[in-house]
Amino acid sequence: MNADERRADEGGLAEGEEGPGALPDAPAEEPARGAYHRGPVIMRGPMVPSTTTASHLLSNEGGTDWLHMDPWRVLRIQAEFVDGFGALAELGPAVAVFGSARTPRSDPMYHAACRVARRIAGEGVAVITGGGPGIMEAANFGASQVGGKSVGLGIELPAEPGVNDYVNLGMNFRYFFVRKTMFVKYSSAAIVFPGGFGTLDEAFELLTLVQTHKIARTPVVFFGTSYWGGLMGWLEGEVVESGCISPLDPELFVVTDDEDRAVRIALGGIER
Ligand SMILES: C/C(=C\CNc1ncnc2c1ncn2[C@@H]1O[C@H](COP(=O)(O)O)[C@@H](O)[C@H]1O)CO
Repeated sequence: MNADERRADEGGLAEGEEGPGALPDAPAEEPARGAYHRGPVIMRGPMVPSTTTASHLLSNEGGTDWLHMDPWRVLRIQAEFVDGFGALAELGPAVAVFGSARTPRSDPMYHAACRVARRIAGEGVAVITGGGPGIMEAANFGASQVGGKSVGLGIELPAEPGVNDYVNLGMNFRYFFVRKTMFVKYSSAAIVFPGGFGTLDEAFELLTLVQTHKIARTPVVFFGTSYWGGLMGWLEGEVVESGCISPLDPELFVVTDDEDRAVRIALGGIER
């Protein structure tokens, strides 16, 4: 092995070959300044973008289609949950009162809802309604009369003015399902006065969640035997007989005309 071969064998360079020793010890030019970082990514020279994500955010140009796209909606939904939890987290024990938005002030059910809510609020328990007119207004009125917590979880609807005047803690929701989560999460019981689709939806949401063990057993009182009798008869007859539900668990809900009983059952599970 000659000297050249020995140097190459030892990792050295053969004659004529350029090695590290031939490289400059410092770059010929100043390094490109102003590396741009986007998260963990570093960009330099030609890779530096001419705009930043913040400039997109701050620009008022371009279309507004993104406002109506699902990713944006998801953020809005998230914000609504955050606001709802923030508004209600420290409310304390509460009973939901559901019922028709159309019940006039002259209706005996309006008066019953008012009295029931007054008694619940008088016990230091908040009354939560949908914040609208009819039975909701009656319950908020009753709760506010005794200086109690009168909560209205309103829903943005065309031509609806927002929560009624007797709400002292209110929030207007854009999404029914977010609002329904708040009813379920923050109510220890529900009293359901006569109502239509909205009332049925709220009552059956609660019953479905109890039946599927998604929430603890929650007292549900249907107020008004004559109004609810037909529905209960159908459930116990056609629906049970067809096997779509098991025979009604008598503990799932109570149907009554007795205000004392409704209040007692609603407050029954609340530790005060
Ligand atoms: C239709 C009318 C008013 C609608 N305004 C409402 N405001 C707040 N909450 C409402 C409203 N309408 C329905 N709800 C919710 O559903 C339940 C009542 O619905 P129903 O179909 O009338 O039974 C109620 O508990 C609310 O949570 C007329 O002015």
